[in-house]
Amino acid sequence: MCEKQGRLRILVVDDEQKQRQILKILLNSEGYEVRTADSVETALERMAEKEPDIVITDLRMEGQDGIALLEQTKRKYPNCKVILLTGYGSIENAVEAMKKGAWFYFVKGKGPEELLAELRKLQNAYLSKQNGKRLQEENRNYMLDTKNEELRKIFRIVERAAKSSANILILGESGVGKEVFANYIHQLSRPDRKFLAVNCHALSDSLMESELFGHEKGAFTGAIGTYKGRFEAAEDGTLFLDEIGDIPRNVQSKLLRTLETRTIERVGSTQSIPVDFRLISATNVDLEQAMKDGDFRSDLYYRLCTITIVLPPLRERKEDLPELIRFFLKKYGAEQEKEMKEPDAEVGDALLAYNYKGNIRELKNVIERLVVLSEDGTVSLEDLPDQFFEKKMPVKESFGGSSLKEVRMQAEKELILEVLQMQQCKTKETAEHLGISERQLFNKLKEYEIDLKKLKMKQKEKSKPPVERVV
Ligand SMILES: Nc1ncnc2c1ncn2[C@@H]1O[C@H](COP(=O)(O)OP(=O)(O)OP(=O)(O)O)[C@@H](O)[C@H]1O
Repeated sequence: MCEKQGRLRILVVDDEQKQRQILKILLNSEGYEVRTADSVETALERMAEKEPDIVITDLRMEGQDGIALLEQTKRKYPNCKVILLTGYGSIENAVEAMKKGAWFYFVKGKGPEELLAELRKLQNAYLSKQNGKRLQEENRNYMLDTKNEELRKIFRIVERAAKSSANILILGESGVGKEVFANYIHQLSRPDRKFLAVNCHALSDSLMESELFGHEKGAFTGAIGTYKGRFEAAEDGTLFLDEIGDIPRNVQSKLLRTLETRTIERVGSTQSIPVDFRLISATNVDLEQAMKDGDFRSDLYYRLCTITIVLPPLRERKEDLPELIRFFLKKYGAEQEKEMKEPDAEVGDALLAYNYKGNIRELKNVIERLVVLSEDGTVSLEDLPDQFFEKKMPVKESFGGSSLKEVRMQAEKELILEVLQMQQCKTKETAEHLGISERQLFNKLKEYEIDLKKLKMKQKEKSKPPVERVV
């Protein structure tokens, strides 16, 4: 297979030069990678240089004929398909060749449509085999097996829903794997297309409309060129709208129209552009409450949730913890070239007993930390983060007179500041490290009045090289 383009590699074998050229031009114009040979001997040399996916050979040739090439190809390159070209007079021989393993025969002089249709079938079969492989590989990055009956049911629903283009709404706490799940659905339904994830929370209200629907040049100050929004960019693929609850009302109306008409209008234009996409949305906010509060349109909600799935938090599927722990140990062990051993009973118990408020994201971070700190492939209890050892202390001693809430807030603020500093104020990395979503982090920054800009400036100041002293 021509790897760059995912296109079939074809070898055309014919002792008539004109015939070879016609086929080469025709097949090239269809995008296949084509080489030619004028005899069986040359064909075998070409095949030894680079194995083709398909050999198209004339049946009757000077010297060795197409049947001889068929036999040798089947022996040496069993995956390679052979298509025979035959005249009306030798159809019987071609039928005989089919019995010997030829894929198909094509009668010379007929229009090329039949041959091209057969090649397209082979091309599609190849692509779906590739997609199957890709799906397997994708899934190796995630641990999607589950012993949890609730989640198994969800998988069964999703696998059926993936075959349609129904809108899917994924609910669940932060870190349960909503995006991972959305990607899985995409792989089941439109694997050869794009998967575009948009975090609505990360987009300001003013940017969101043009980000999703695009804009025309001059539509607003700063629109210096035409911009294709995410719906157009998805190009028949899957659009994953994360934190859908954060979409402002005006964009909600536009989104609803798009779902109803399957068209979009770029900002600054009234022209309707047809778009095809699968929509998967997700949120960890209570959309029903948002509807009651008037923050979310109910007609849009009912459009989004043709199929709704609620992913359980990790604490409600603890039966999956041992496999997930093994999975992440192996993953991070491989990344850091460490042969990780199973945790001993003490660490194992601690890992199983813990509550993982940040769900799989938190578990993943904890295991990564254990692997980083491990020196000989064993994971050690003392390397678990502090939250694993939170103990009830005598009230006075622990709180020094402050309320529990105040102490918790103070501790949380300090931790956030520490991690922000460690991650050079990068919010995505900080949130990952803390086992919360970026959105939750922003909420906490607001709550604790942490000024990210000021913090960044301070860090910049600190990292400036010291002024050289001229003595
Ligand atoms: N089944 C899984 N196997 C391996 N890793 C997973 C799995 N599920 C989630 N993760 C990892 O956990 C992290 C959180 O997953 P994801 O972003 O899908 O969660 P989410 O529910 O969309 O979170 P949020 O609501 O905060 O956006 C990611 O780093 C992801 O790779």
